[in-house]
Amino acid sequence: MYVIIEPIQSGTFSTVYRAWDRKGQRYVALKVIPAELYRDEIETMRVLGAGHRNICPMLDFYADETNCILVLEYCSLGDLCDFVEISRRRGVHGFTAINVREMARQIRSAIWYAHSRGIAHRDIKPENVLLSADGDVKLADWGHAVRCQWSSDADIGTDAYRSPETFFGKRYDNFKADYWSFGLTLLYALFGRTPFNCGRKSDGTIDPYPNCCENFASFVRDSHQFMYEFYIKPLESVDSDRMCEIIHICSSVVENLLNIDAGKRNLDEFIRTLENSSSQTNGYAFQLESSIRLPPFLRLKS
Ligand SMILES: Nc1ncnc2c1ncn2[C@@H]1O[C@H](COP(=O)(O)OP(=O)(O)OP(=O)(O)O)[C@@H](O)[C@H]1O
Repeated sequence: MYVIIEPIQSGTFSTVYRAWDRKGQRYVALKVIPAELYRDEIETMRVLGAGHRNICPMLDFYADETNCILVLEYCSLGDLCDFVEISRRRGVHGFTAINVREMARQIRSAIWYAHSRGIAHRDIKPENVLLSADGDVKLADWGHAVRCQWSSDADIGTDAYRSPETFFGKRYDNFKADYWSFGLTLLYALFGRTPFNCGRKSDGTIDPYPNCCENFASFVRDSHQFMYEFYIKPLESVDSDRMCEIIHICSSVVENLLNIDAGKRNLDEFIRTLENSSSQTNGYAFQLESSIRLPPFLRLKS
Protein backbone atom coordinates (compact mmCIF):
# COMPACT_ATOMS: atom_id res chain seq x y z
CA MET A 1 0.00 0.00 0.00
CA TYR A 2 2.91 2.35 0.78
CA VAL A 3 6.14 2.36 -1.25
CA ILE A 4 9.12 3.67 0.69
CA ILE A 5 11.10 6.15 -1.39
CA GLU A 6 13.85 7.35 0.95
CA PRO A 7 14.67 7.91 4.61
CA ILE A 8 14.07 11.54 5.62
CA GLN A 9 15.69 11.51 9.03
CA SER A 10 16.48 9.36 12.01
CA GLY A 11 15.36 11.00 15.23
CA THR A 12 16.34 9.88 18.74
CA PHE A 13 13.69 7.19 18.84
CA SER A 14 12.44 6.78 15.32
CA THR A 15 13.20 6.79 11.62
CA VAL A 16 11.03 8.80 9.26
CA TYR A 17 10.66 7.84 5.57
CA ARG A 18 9.12 9.54 2.60
CA ALA A 19 6.73 7.11 0.92
CA TRP A 20 4.17 6.95 -1.85
CA ASP A 21 0.61 6.12 -0.85
CA ARG A 22 -0.72 4.08 -3.80
CA LYS A 23 -4.32 4.22 -2.70
CA GLY A 24 -4.40 7.93 -1.86
CA GLN A 25 -2.02 8.83 -4.76
CA ARG A 26 0.03 11.16 -2.56
CA TYR A 27 3.30 11.31 -0.67
CA VAL A 28 3.18 10.50 3.05
CA ALA A 29 5.74 10.35 5.86
CA LEU A 30 6.10 7.01 7.65
CA LYS A 31 7.43 7.32 11.19
CA VAL A 32 8.70 3.97 12.51
CA ILE A 33 8.87 3.79 16.32
CA PRO A 34 9.76 0.93 18.67
CA ALA A 35 6.57 -0.71 19.93
CA GLU A 36 7.12 0.17 23.61
CA LEU A 37 7.13 3.91 22.82
CA TYR A 38 4.25 4.41 20.45
CA ARG A 39 1.12 4.21 22.58
CA ASP A 40 1.23 7.71 24.05
CA GLU A 41 2.00 9.38 20.73
CA ILE A 42 -0.83 7.62 18.94
CA GLU A 43 -3.31 8.36 21.70
CA THR A 44 -2.31 12.04 21.67
CA MET A 45 -2.65 12.22 17.89
CA ARG A 46 -6.08 10.64 18.13
CA VAL A 47 -7.21 13.28 20.61
CA LEU A 48 -5.79 16.03 18.40
CA GLY A 49 -7.51 14.57 15.33
CA ALA A 50 -7.03 15.94 11.84
CA GLY A 51 -8.99 19.12 12.42
CA HIS A 52 -6.27 21.71 12.83
CA ARG A 53 -4.47 23.26 9.90
CA ASN A 54 -1.21 23.71 11.85
CA ILE A 55 -0.89 20.26 13.39
CA CYS A 56 0.64 17.51 11.27
CA PRO A 57 -2.15 14.90 11.15
CA MET A 58 -1.80 11.15 11.57
CA LEU A 59 -3.55 9.54 8.59
CA ASP A 60 -3.27 5.95 9.80
CA PHE A 61 -1.10 3.62 11.88
CA TYR A 62 0.06 0.01 11.97
CA ALA A 63 1.64 -1.90 14.86
CA ASP A 64 3.15 -5.30 15.57
CA GLU A 65 5.16 -6.60 18.59
CA THR A 66 8.35 -4.77 17.63
CA ASN A 67 7.44 -1.61 15.74
CA CYS A 68 4.70 0.85 15.08
CA ILE A 69 4.34 2.85 11.88
CA LEU A 70 2.62 6.22 11.99
CA VAL A 71 1.40 7.39 8.60
CA LEU A 72 1.65 11.19 8.60
CA GLU A 73 0.84 13.94 6.17
CA TYR A 74 4.05 14.66 4.25
CA CYS A 75 5.54 18.13 4.71
CA SER A 76 7.63 18.61 1.61
CA LEU A 77 9.59 21.67 2.79
CA GLY A 78 11.00 19.69 5.73
CA ASP A 79 11.53 21.15 9.18
CA LEU A 80 12.25 24.70 10.29
CA CYS A 81 15.73 23.81 11.56
CA ASP A 82 16.86 22.59 8.12
CA PHE A 83 15.12 25.51 6.42
CA VAL A 84 16.98 28.08 8.54
CA GLU A 85 20.28 26.25 8.06
CA ILE A 86 19.88 26.07 4.28
CA SER A 87 18.96 29.77 4.16
CA ARG A 88 22.00 30.62 6.27
CA ARG A 89 24.31 28.72 3.90
CA ARG A 90 22.89 30.80 1.09
CA GLY A 91 23.71 33.93 3.07
CA VAL A 92 20.08 34.71 3.94
CA HIS A 93 18.95 35.39 7.52
CA GLY A 94 15.88 33.61 8.85
CA PHE A 95 14.15 36.97 9.30
CA THR A 96 14.49 37.58 5.56
CA ALA A 97 13.57 34.08 4.40
CA ILE A 98 10.61 33.63 6.76
CA ASN A 99 7.53 35.66 7.51
CA VAL A 100 8.11 35.29 11.24
CA ARG A 101 4.87 37.02 12.24
CA GLU A 102 2.78 34.62 10.19
CA MET A 103 4.80 31.68 11.46
CA ALA A 104 4.25 32.86 15.04
CA ARG A 105 0.49 33.12 14.45
CA GLN A 106 0.33 29.59 13.08
CA ILE A 107 2.45 27.96 15.79
CA ARG A 108 0.48 29.84 18.42
CA SER A 109 -2.74 28.54 16.90
CA ALA A 110 -1.49 24.92 17.07
CA ILE A 111 -0.36 25.36 20.69
CA TRP A 112 -3.62 26.98 21.68
CA TYR A 113 -5.63 24.18 20.05
CA ALA A 114 -3.63 21.45 21.81
CA HIS A 115 -3.79 23.22 25.19
CA SER A 116 -7.52 23.73 24.84
CA ARG A 117 -7.76 19.93 24.59
CA GLY A 118 -5.60 19.52 27.68
CA ILE A 119 -2.47 18.48 25.73
CA ALA A 120 0.99 19.99 26.30
CA HIS A 121 3.55 19.31 23.54
CA ARG A 122 6.69 19.49 25.75
CA ASP A 123 9.20 19.42 22.89
CA ILE A 124 8.52 22.49 20.77
CA LYS A 125 11.65 23.25 18.76
CA PRO A 126 12.53 24.01 15.12
CA GLU A 127 13.00 20.30 14.26
CA ASN A 128 9.37 19.72 15.20
CA VAL A 129 7.98 22.63 13.22
CA LEU A 130 7.35 21.21 9.75
CA LEU A 131 6.64 23.22 6.62
CA SER A 132 4.12 22.09 4.05
CA ALA A 133 4.35 22.77 0.32
CA ASP A 134 1.84 25.62 0.56
CA GLY A 135 3.90 27.31 3.28
CA ASP A 136 1.82 26.32 6.30
CA VAL A 137 3.43 25.39 9.58
CA LYS A 138 2.60 21.95 11.01
CA LEU A 139 3.54 21.24 14.61
CA ALA A 140 4.74 17.62 14.78
CA ASP A 141 6.31 14.96 17.03
CA TRP A 142 3.86 14.57 19.88
CA GLY A 143 5.96 11.75 21.40
CA HIS A 144 6.73 13.73 24.59
CA ALA A 145 3.25 15.20 24.95
CA VAL A 146 1.12 14.74 28.06
CA ARG A 147 -2.55 15.18 28.63
CA CYS A 148 -2.24 17.19 31.82
CA GLN A 149 -1.31 20.75 32.70
CA TRP A 150 0.97 20.07 35.66
CA SER A 151 3.96 17.76 36.05
CA SER A 152 7.33 17.50 37.73
CA ASP A 153 9.26 15.53 35.06
CA ALA A 154 12.83 16.77 35.19
CA ASP A 155 14.09 15.10 32.03
CA ILE A 156 11.79 15.76 29.13
CA GLY A 157 12.14 17.62 25.83
CA THR A 158 15.27 19.26 24.42
CA ASP A 159 17.57 21.11 26.83
CA ALA A 160 18.25 24.25 24.78
CA TYR A 161 14.50 24.85 24.40
CA ARG A 162 13.38 23.84 27.88
CA SER A 163 12.14 26.44 30.30
CA PRO A 164 14.28 26.97 33.42
CA GLU A 165 11.70 25.66 35.89
CA THR A 166 11.50 22.22 34.20
CA PHE A 167 14.97 21.06 35.26
CA PHE A 168 14.55 20.62 38.98
CA GLY A 169 11.84 18.01 39.55
CA LYS A 170 9.49 20.53 41.15
CA ARG A 171 5.89 20.93 40.03
CA TYR A 172 5.51 23.18 36.97
CA ASP A 173 2.91 24.19 34.40
CA ASN A 174 3.43 22.26 31.13
CA PHE A 175 1.50 24.85 29.14
CA LYS A 176 3.69 27.73 30.33
CA ALA A 177 6.77 25.60 29.63
CA ASP A 178 5.51 25.24 26.01
CA TYR A 179 5.35 29.05 25.74
CA TRP A 180 9.05 29.31 26.62
CA SER A 181 10.00 26.70 23.99
CA PHE A 182 7.84 28.54 21.46
CA GLY A 183 9.75 31.76 22.22
CA LEU A 184 13.13 30.15 21.65
CA THR A 185 11.87 28.47 18.48
CA LEU A 186 10.95 31.89 17.09
CA LEU A 187 14.35 33.29 18.03
CA TYR A 188 15.95 30.38 16.20
CA ALA A 189 13.79 31.14 13.16
CA LEU A 190 14.92 34.78 13.25
CA PHE A 191 18.61 34.34 13.99
CA GLY A 192 19.56 30.68 13.53
CA ARG A 193 20.82 30.15 17.09
CA THR A 194 19.67 29.82 20.68
CA PRO A 195 21.45 31.20 23.74
CA PHE A 196 21.13 28.65 26.58
CA ASN A 197 23.17 25.46 26.85
CA CYS A 198 23.47 22.90 29.61
CA GLY A 199 26.87 21.75 30.83
CA ARG A 200 28.24 18.44 32.11
CA LYS A 201 29.08 17.75 35.73
CA SER A 202 32.27 15.85 36.60
CA ASP A 203 30.24 12.62 36.96
CA GLY A 204 28.96 13.04 33.38
CA THR A 205 25.42 14.01 34.29
CA ILE A 206 23.80 17.12 32.86
CA ASP A 207 24.23 20.43 34.62
CA PRO A 208 21.01 22.35 33.86
CA TYR A 209 21.60 25.69 32.16
CA PRO A 210 19.95 27.72 34.93
CA ASN A 211 22.88 26.57 37.13
CA CYS A 212 25.78 26.93 34.79
CA CYS A 213 25.11 29.06 31.71
CA GLU A 214 26.64 32.54 31.59
CA ASN A 215 24.20 33.66 28.93
CA PHE A 216 21.32 32.68 31.16
CA ALA A 217 22.79 34.65 34.08
CA SER A 218 23.08 37.73 31.82
CA PHE A 219 19.53 37.17 30.61
CA VAL A 220 18.25 37.08 34.19
CA ARG A 221 20.11 40.30 35.02
CA ASP A 222 18.64 42.24 32.09
CA SER A 223 16.83 40.26 29.43
CA HIS A 224 16.43 43.10 26.91
CA GLN A 225 20.05 44.12 27.18
CA PHE A 226 21.08 40.49 26.74
CA MET A 227 18.94 40.19 23.60
CA TYR A 228 20.58 43.27 22.21
CA GLU A 229 24.12 42.02 22.85
CA PHE A 230 23.50 38.44 21.72
CA TYR A 231 21.23 38.90 18.73
CA ILE A 232 20.85 42.49 17.55
CA LYS A 233 24.32 43.99 17.86
CA PRO A 234 26.00 41.40 15.60
CA LEU A 235 23.54 42.09 12.77
CA GLU A 236 25.02 44.00 9.88
CA SER A 237 23.47 45.73 6.89
CA VAL A 238 19.87 45.47 8.04
CA ASP A 239 17.72 48.43 7.04
CA SER A 240 16.19 50.46 9.84
CA ASP A 241 12.55 49.47 9.24
CA ARG A 242 13.48 45.80 9.25
CA MET A 243 15.61 46.35 12.35
CA CYS A 244 12.67 47.96 14.15
CA GLU A 245 10.49 45.00 13.27
CA ILE A 246 13.06 42.47 14.50
CA ILE A 247 13.52 44.39 17.73
CA HIS A 248 9.80 44.58 18.23
CA ILE A 249 9.35 40.82 17.79
CA CYS A 250 12.28 40.14 20.15
CA SER A 251 10.87 42.49 22.74
CA SER A 252 7.49 40.81 22.58
CA VAL A 253 9.07 37.34 22.83
CA VAL A 254 11.05 38.38 25.90
CA GLU A 255 8.13 40.05 27.66
CA ASN A 256 5.48 37.43 26.99
CA LEU A 257 7.13 34.06 26.31
CA LEU A 258 10.58 34.10 27.89
CA ASN A 259 9.52 35.51 31.20
CA ILE A 260 11.45 33.79 34.03
CA ASP A 261 8.25 34.02 36.03
CA ALA A 262 6.21 31.31 34.27
CA GLY A 263 2.97 32.81 35.58
CA LYS A 264 3.62 35.96 33.54
CA ARG A 265 4.04 34.19 30.20
CA ASN A 266 1.04 35.07 28.10
CA LEU A 267 0.31 33.71 24.63
CA ASP A 268 -2.58 36.06 23.87
CA GLU A 269 -0.63 39.13 24.95
CA PHE A 270 2.26 37.97 22.78
CA ILE A 271 0.07 37.78 19.68
CA ARG A 272 -1.63 41.05 20.58
CA THR A 273 1.64 42.98 20.72
CA LEU A 274 2.79 41.29 17.53
CA GLU A 275 -0.40 42.26 15.68
CA ASN A 276 -0.27 45.79 17.07
CA SER A 277 2.88 46.67 15.26
CA SER A 278 2.04 44.90 11.99
CA SER A 279 -0.54 47.57 11.21
CA GLN A 280 2.04 50.33 11.61
CA THR A 281 3.78 51.81 8.62
CA ASN A 282 7.24 53.30 8.16
CA GLY A 283 8.74 54.87 11.23
CA TYR A 284 6.52 52.88 13.53
CA ALA A 285 9.26 52.63 16.13
CA PHE A 286 8.40 56.12 17.23
CA GLN A 287 4.72 55.35 17.63
CA LEU A 288 5.41 52.07 19.34
CA GLU A 289 7.18 53.66 22.22
CA SER A 290 3.93 54.75 23.74
CA SER A 291 2.11 51.45 23.13
CA ILE A 292 4.46 48.85 24.60
CA ARG A 293 7.35 48.78 27.00
CA LEU A 294 10.31 48.99 24.69
CA PRO A 295 13.79 47.80 25.55
CA PRO A 296 16.23 50.60 26.43
CA PHE A 297 18.37 50.13 23.34
CA LEU A 298 15.46 50.99 21.03
CA ARG A 299 14.77 54.20 22.93
CA LEU A 300 18.41 55.17 22.54
CA LYS A 301 18.25 54.54 18.82
CA SER A 302 15.11 56.53 18.24
N1 LIG B 1 5.37 14.46 8.29
C1 LIG B 1 6.64 14.73 8.00
N2 LIG B 1 6.97 15.27 6.80
C2 LIG B 1 8.25 15.57 6.51
N3 LIG B 1 9.29 15.36 7.35
C3 LIG B 1 9.03 14.83 8.56
C4 LIG B 1 7.69 14.48 8.95
N4 LIG B 1 7.72 13.99 10.20
C5 LIG B 1 9.01 14.03 10.59
N5 LIG B 1 9.81 14.53 9.62
C6 LIG B 1 11.28 14.72 9.68
O1 LIG B 1 11.84 13.74 10.54
C7 LIG B 1 12.46 14.37 11.68
C8 LIG B 1 12.27 13.50 12.92
O2 LIG B 1 10.87 13.34 13.17
P1 LIG B 1 10.30 13.29 14.65
O3 LIG B 1 10.74 14.53 15.39
O4 LIG B 1 8.84 13.03 14.60
O5 LIG B 1 11.10 12.02 15.23
P2 LIG B 1 11.65 11.76 16.71
O6 LIG B 1 12.33 10.46 16.71
O7 LIG B 1 10.52 11.93 17.65
O8 LIG B 1 12.69 12.94 16.87
P3 LIG B 1 13.37 13.47 18.22
O9 LIG B 1 12.92 12.61 19.35
O10 LIG B 1 14.85 13.38 17.92
O11 LIG B 1 12.89 14.90 18.35
C9 LIG B 1 11.81 15.77 11.77
O12 LIG B 1 12.66 16.71 12.41
C10 LIG B 1 11.60 16.09 10.29
O13 LIG B 1 12.79 16.58 9.71
